Amino acid sequence: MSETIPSASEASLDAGAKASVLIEALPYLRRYAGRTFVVKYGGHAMGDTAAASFAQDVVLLKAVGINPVVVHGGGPQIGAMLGRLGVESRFVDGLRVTDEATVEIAEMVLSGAINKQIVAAIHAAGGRALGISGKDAGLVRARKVSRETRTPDYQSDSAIEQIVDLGFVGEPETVDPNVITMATASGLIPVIAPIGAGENGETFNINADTMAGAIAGAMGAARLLLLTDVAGVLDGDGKLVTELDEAKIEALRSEGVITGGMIPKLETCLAATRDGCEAAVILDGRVPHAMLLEFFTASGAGTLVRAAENG
Ligand SMILES: Nc1ncnc2c1ncn2[C@@H]1O[C@H](COP(=O)(O)OP(=O)(O)O)[C@@H](O)[C@H]1O
Ligand SMILES: CC(=O)N[C@@H](CCC(=O)OP(=O)(O)O)C(=O)O
Repeated sequence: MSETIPSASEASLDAGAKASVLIEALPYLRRYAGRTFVVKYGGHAMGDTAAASFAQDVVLLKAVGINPVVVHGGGPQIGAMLGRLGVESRFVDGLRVTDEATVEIAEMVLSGAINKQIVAAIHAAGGRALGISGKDAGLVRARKVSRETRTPDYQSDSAIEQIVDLGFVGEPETVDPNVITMATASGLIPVIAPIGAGENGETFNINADTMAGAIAGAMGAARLLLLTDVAGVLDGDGKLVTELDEAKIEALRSEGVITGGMIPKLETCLAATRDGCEAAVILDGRVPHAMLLEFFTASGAGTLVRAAENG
């Protein structure tokens, strides 16, 4: 039994290592105290253990004086429910084509199930969360989105452009962050489902990255964090790209290296940094305590995106 008890020198090394981790965190704690971090928690990064570690990180950020604002996704979970109900679904450039039945199910899954699971996980980690959607207190007014697609026309060697009607897919038109600042000032952690109301009260399904970016931009957040299921943006050889700006993103996109859900993710990062968010980071939400490693260590993690003019 005695072998399992660490010797005095091992114990002090362990304590020393812990102390140096905290000391390494000190400049970041000072830099970010009182600032807003918008954290987008993607559906692919949600598992039971991941949810518990995510919630602990969020509660820790709040405890050290940072204001975390959680915006969550739930794409795979919406897909599973649509499958159970026999409703077919398809994506155009990472956006789900959303008819009337789909928007009803999306709201049910996002605002009803996932939002409350995250609130419960934060409570279990010792925090207090307020679960809302973009509809609440006029947080996000949405407008309809449409997309142009280009299909190669092999006969004329050019491309055919088509406007695709995505149905009830929206994008934030206005953001009124009042409800967020009120919640934050009362010690609550806002947890936001990516659903918004149109000007006539219709419900819009909003890509969660886009929603998080609009909120981060409107609030002038110190960071927008997009937690997903890859290490960050990967180049053509599958290697992690640690920093990106608009020109580099355009180059990777035209090479066909950035596809699917990564397209709205990077568009969001750029839009948020143009609107006033200092920087955005795409990182692997499956790694335990990914957020803490990103914020409180010198090495960081994932891909950092800044608008070119910010350097
Ligand atoms: N260049 C790229 N680097 C990394 N991931 C990419 C890239 N291009 C496309 N992707 C895809 O984007 C996915 C992340 O977007 P998405 O599935 O929408 O995640 P989430 O549900 O977390 O928002 C990755 O799992 C990957 O399949
Ligand atoms: C318009 C649109 O595509 N909305 C998304 C909303 C959820 C989401 O974005 O979830 P993830 O972040 O987990 O992908 C959807 O219906 O899947």
